[in-house]
This record gives sequence, C-alpha cells and structure tokens, in this order.
Amino acid sequence: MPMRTLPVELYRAAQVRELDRIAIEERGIPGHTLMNQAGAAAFQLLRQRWPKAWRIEVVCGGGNNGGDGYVVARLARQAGLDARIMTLADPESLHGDALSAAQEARAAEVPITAFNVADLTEADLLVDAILGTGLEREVSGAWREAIAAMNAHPTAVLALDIPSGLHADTGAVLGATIQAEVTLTFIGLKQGLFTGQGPACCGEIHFTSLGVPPDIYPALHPASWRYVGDDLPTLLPHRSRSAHKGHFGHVLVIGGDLGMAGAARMSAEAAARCGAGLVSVATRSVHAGLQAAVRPELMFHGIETPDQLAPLLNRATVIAIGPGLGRGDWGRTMLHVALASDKPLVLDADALNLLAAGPSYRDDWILTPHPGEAARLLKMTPAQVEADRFIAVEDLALRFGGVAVLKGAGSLIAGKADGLVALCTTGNPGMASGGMGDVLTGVIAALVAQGLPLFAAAKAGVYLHGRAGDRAAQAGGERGLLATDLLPFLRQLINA
Ligand SMILES: NC(=O)C1=CN([C@@H]2O[C@H](COP(=O)(O)OP(=O)(O)OC[C@H]3O[C@@H](n4cnc5c(N)ncnc54)[C@H](O)[C@@H]3O)[C@@H](O)[C@H]2O)[C@H](O)CC1
Ligand SMILES: [K+]
Repeated sequence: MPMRTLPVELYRAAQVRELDRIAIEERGIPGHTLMNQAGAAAFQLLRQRWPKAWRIEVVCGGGNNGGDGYVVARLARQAGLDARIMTLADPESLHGDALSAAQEARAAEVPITAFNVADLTEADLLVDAILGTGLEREVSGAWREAIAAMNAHPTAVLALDIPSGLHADTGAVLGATIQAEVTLTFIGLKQGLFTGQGPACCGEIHFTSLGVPPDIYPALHPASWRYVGDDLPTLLPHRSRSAHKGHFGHVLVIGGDLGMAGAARMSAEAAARCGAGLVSVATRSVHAGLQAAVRPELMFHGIETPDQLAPLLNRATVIAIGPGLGRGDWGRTMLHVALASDKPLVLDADALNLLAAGPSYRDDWILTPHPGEAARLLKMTPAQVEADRFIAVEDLALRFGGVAVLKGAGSLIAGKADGLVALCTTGNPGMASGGMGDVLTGVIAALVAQGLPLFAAAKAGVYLHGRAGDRAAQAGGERGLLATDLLPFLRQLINA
C-alpha cells in the first residue's frame, strides 16, 4: 500500500533510475516485478481513493511509464472494472517490460486503441501513464493534445510516478503538464514534485518503494531533502526561569524609506513575535514617532545619516535590511554602512536589488530573494530561474556566499556545508500578498538573534513562516490573507 507519510530524501530522475538499476542488477529484482508492483500499488490506491470508478481510461506513452499503465488496466479489468487503454505510441514499438505488460493486458482482453479524445467522455477516472522520468523534451503534437484533453475532462486524473510533462529534477513544465488529483510516485521522491510547478499539478502525493530493499538507498546521496521542522524543538533555545531579554538577541531592522514605513515595522514585529529579546528599527525620521506609538515594544529610530546608524549597528546581534528600503540615496547609504559592520545580516527586497547592482560576497549573511530578485542577482530572467530552481539557489549561495533562500512554491535553501539543498513545502497561495516577505525577514532575523546557525535559521524561518500562513489560511481563507495575520500563529508555532 502506498505510504502517506513521505520520506524526506529527494532525488533527481537519474538517481531514481540508479536505484532502479541497483535493485534489478545487483539485488536481482526483475524489472518486470517492479513494473507489476508499480501497477498493483497504483490499482490499490485507485480502488481506495475512487471506489465507485468503473470506466477507467488509462492513457499510455511509449516507455515504462506506459508499461505501468498497462499493468493498472489489466488489474482493473481482471477485477471486473471497465478498464481500457488509449495509447499514444504503437504498442508494437514498446520494449522490454513495457512490451510484456502490454501483451499481458491484451491477453486479459483489455481494449487497446489509439488515443481518441471522444473516448474520454465516458470515463469515471483517467490514469496518466504517458510520461514519467524519461521526459526528455517539450511535450508537443498528439501528446500535448492528449494532456490538454485529459485536463479539460471533468473527472480526476491519477498520475503514475509524475504528472506527464513535469520535469522530475526541476519542477518546471516542459510544454504542458497533467493536472493530477493524485500522484503516486515510485522508489524515490523526485525533487521536482515539490517545487516550481510541481505543487500546482501533483495533487496529493503518495509514495511506494515498490519493495526495493531499504539498504540500497544509502548508496546515493539525496539531491535535496524536505525540511519538515522535526528538529525545531532542539534548535530553539530553552528559556531558563532566570532569563532576561539580553539572552535572546537584538534584531536591528533597517528599512522603511518614505512611504514604506509599514514594511520595516512588519519585519520588526515578526522578529519580536518569534522571540527576539530586543528589536530596533532604523527608519526615516518622519516615520519613527508614529510607528513607535502603534507598537511601543519596538524601538524606532529616525536615521538620516551614517553616524546616526553606527551605534545601532554596534548594539545589534543581527541586522535585517531591505524591507521598504527603496533604491534611493538613503537606502544605498544604509546598505553601505550595514555591510561595513561585522554583524550577521539578513538581506531582502531592495537590499537584494542594490546588491545586484553592486555584488559582494560574505559568509555571514542570508539572502531571501523571490524569483525576480534572484534573476537580478544572477543576471538572468525569472523564467530561467524557474526553469531550474535548484541550480539557481545553489548558484546564489556559490556566488554571494552565506545562505540563499529562493522563495516561491517549494522554497529552497542552499548554503549548507555539505551542499545539500533543503526544500520547504509549507505555505499557500494566500501568501502571495504584500508584506509576507517582510515578515519572513523578521522571522529569520529573530532565529539568528537567538543563536541559530544561519542555515538552520533560514530553513526553520521559512518553515515557520509557511506553517503560520497555512494556519492563518485555515482560520480565515487564502483570499484576503494579510501578512500581519501570521503574527499570532508565529507566536504559537515558536512555542509549540
Ligand atoms: N525506476 C523506477 O522508479 C521505476 C520506473 N518505472 C516507470 O518507468 C518510468 C521511466 O520509464 P522510461 O521508459 O525511462 O521513461 P518514460 O516512460 O517517461 O518514457 C520515455 C519515452 O517517452 C519518450 N519521450 C520523452 N519525452 C517525450 C515527449 N516530450 N514527447 C513524447 N515522447 C517523449 C522517450 O523517447 C521514451 O520513448 C518511470 O517514470 C516509472 O513510471 C517502472 O515501471 C517501475 C520502477
Ligand atoms: K505520468
């Protein structure tokens, strides 16, 4: 039975093929057995998830993903369901295990016809067995039309291994992709399922190892891993009864140029709600008084010149710079002075845009770009960043040093000594609203202030921020979700 609790290790397609090879060639598990296991697991899941489905249309491609589909159709037919196969590739062109599976389906009297949109109409359920980890080019022609027709059909789609058209390594869509309600993936979790377009087209992700011996997995170093917050309780410092505010660090937020006071304040408030002992804000003088009135626990300073900023930098444990910083003279001056300090930094928003214009390298900072800011830093387009988010985030950490967070569906964190990229699946589309990035900056800064190493602070901050967004969305819906709605949930989560 496919597992609902997913492993944390994530792999590239080539690595999963290597696991497949080891199982077949070194452990003597026939490929045909793996394919039958894949088909059986998919059929079992299908029966559990859609017990009333009777007319099952399995759409098969020309490779082993298609082979899995032939097995599903055979098992469904043998169980008395009206299972049929529509193929995009001539069954005679199949090879090896897929050819055997097709022959066994034919022997079980499964109707096998060429793909025909009209035949979809009666289906209660569609199974996507078109393309798996063998996707090697843009989907086009009849394959693209089939994917579009399946997506346009009102019934659910069960995707085998990966929604066809989604790139297993990057989460990018090559031309077109299946929109699945459920995806059952085999042997190893593909990292592309969890970032980029993956979350938008996979639906519920189920996993089955196909009975591959667990001791073959250590042969491969995962390409990345899902961070699920399991080490959070150990990361956050214990609060002794005799603790005082000096024990939990001092966050200095620099930002809030004219007209953008709110950004700096949201960042500062998030830092305070995540346990920072003291929080100061260096902002334009015109904002300081008003902001102090609305949140007296934060120490607002009107800062117009470098020598006014210097004493605040000395007192800070960590500097968060960028929320509402702007790209004018004031913002540029503030960034220049902040970079001259030896305190760890969190850079976001316009601090990143200014950095893109004047690159430098440090080991003690965390950069938190969204794809557009990452594109400016890497001198490429946002589409190029999204075409391979893993390469982009690793490139950011390599070029600029420290830790890089590439925000977006399936945020990625790079910069760990062992090179492993962490992937965070918390968060929801309701968080695509102004101020969410400012809050994240404050969350991460608060964790650095409390002594977490940079990579831990970044991964835990992204995780907590997304979880708080999920709880806020559960409480009141994704539409109209505001950045400050996260604050009470952040406090709950940081104390969980
Ligand atoms: N290792 C495992 O976990 C198991 C994998 N199984 C299934 O096998 C597929 C991988 O099979 P493979 O034959 O390598 O690739 P595909 O089935 O994805 O098909 C490749 C096939 O399609 C052609 N092709 C590639 N891109 C396109 C395109 N854009 N348009 C049209 N055709 C395309 C390519 O030329 C090949 O002919 C894996 O996903 C699992 O589902 C095993 O069954 C179980 C263990
Ligand atoms: K598929």
